Amino acid sequence: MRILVTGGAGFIGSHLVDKLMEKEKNEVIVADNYFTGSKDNLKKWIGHPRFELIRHDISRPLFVEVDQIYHLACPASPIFYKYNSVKTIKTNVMGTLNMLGLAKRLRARILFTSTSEVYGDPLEHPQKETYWGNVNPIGVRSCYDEGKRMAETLMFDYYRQYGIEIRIARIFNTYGPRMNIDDGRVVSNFIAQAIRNEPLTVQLPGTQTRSFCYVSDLVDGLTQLMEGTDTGPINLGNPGEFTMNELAKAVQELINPKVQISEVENTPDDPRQRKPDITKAKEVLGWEPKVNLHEGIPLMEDDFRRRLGVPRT
Ligand SMILES: NC(=O)c1ccc[n+]([C@@H]2O[C@H](COP(=O)([O-])OP(=O)(O)OC[C@H]3O[C@@H](n4cnc5c(N)ncnc54)[C@H](O)[C@@H]3O)[C@@H](O)[C@H]2O)c1
Ligand SMILES: O=c1ccn([C@@H]2O[C@H](COP(=O)(O)OP(=O)(O)O[C@H]3OC[C@@H](O)[C@H](O)[C@H]3O)[C@@H](O)[C@H]2O)c(=O)[nH]1
Repeated sequence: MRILVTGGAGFIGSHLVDKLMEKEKNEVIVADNYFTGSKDNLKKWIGHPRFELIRHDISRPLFVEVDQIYHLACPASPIFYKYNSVKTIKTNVMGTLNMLGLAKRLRARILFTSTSEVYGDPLEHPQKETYWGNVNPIGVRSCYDEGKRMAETLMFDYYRQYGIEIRIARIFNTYGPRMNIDDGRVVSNFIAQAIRNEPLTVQLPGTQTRSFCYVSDLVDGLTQLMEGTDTGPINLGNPGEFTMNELAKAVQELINPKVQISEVENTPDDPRQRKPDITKAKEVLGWEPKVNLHEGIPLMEDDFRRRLGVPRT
């Protein structure tokens, strides 16, 4: 099986590559433009005979011969996806069209990593796959959430019109080793701040919630979805729901009891609540997460301490 992973130099992509490379019969090709990813995340595979790394921007066509495509390429942190919003749209729309074109030519199965952000600021809680969402189409997050919604539409149109084998995962907030230290997402921010003994920046009101999934659980869900028979969309996430105040307290308790917590301004359109209903993933894939937040944070702390050069005292 030859497998293409777009965005494979990023956080989730590199963990997925590790899992795919474990199988002796797999060959893996990564296409990435290194916008938020890094070769460092893949250094153990560079030079391996079953592995190939291509610098490529997926908003342009790609010609390779593969059996399966995991299509992850897209900046995921709000800071980075807003930084060049037009580019984010091109990555989601033109990039997904290019990958679907490739899948069509090769009759390859393609899995797209969509997001819980397609539910916007949800009025239904927890969110089921049948919920159509509450999204601002002209807001500063739209390049990402509307971009992902359009990409889902493209996936289903290629499925209906050309019979392409599609899989769609709606991923909820995922965390773990290899997140960029200055990625801007909340778990990586709080862990880096706690290690550096800088105040944890809780964005107001602090009562907004998220549900955090450890990366190894998520990657298991992605491969199970790819190998299963259901097109999705399927929610992949951990239903354990926390306010940002609770998350800050957990990081304080687990990493640095002396660290301060400060309240800072939020950004527009921040969803107020988010929690996956994973009934479908349980029924269809037999998947559910195993690692809870209190187990996952210390695993991520080890990696951050190593990269920041601050050992435990
Ligand atoms: N981590 C999460 O919580 C989360 C939640 C929902 C969905 N997702 C989705 O999962 C995927 C991976 O997320 P992540 O957290 O690993 O993010 P990440 O930013 O670490 O990885 C994204 C990768 O895509 C690459 N990339 C971006 N634009 C590209 C382009 N035009 N051409 C080629 N490569 C490009 C980046 O360089 C990076 O390596 C994304 O599609 C994201 O939207 C992630
Ligand atoms: O330092 C911070 C950063 C963020 N936050 C808050 O933490 C919450 C989560 O913010 P993040 O930036 O980590 O992520 P978001 O949930 O907003 O978006 C994420 O959703 C799912 C994926 O598609 C993406 O990984 C990302 O877009 C927000 O309410 C935000 O206001 C803080 O309180 N402090």
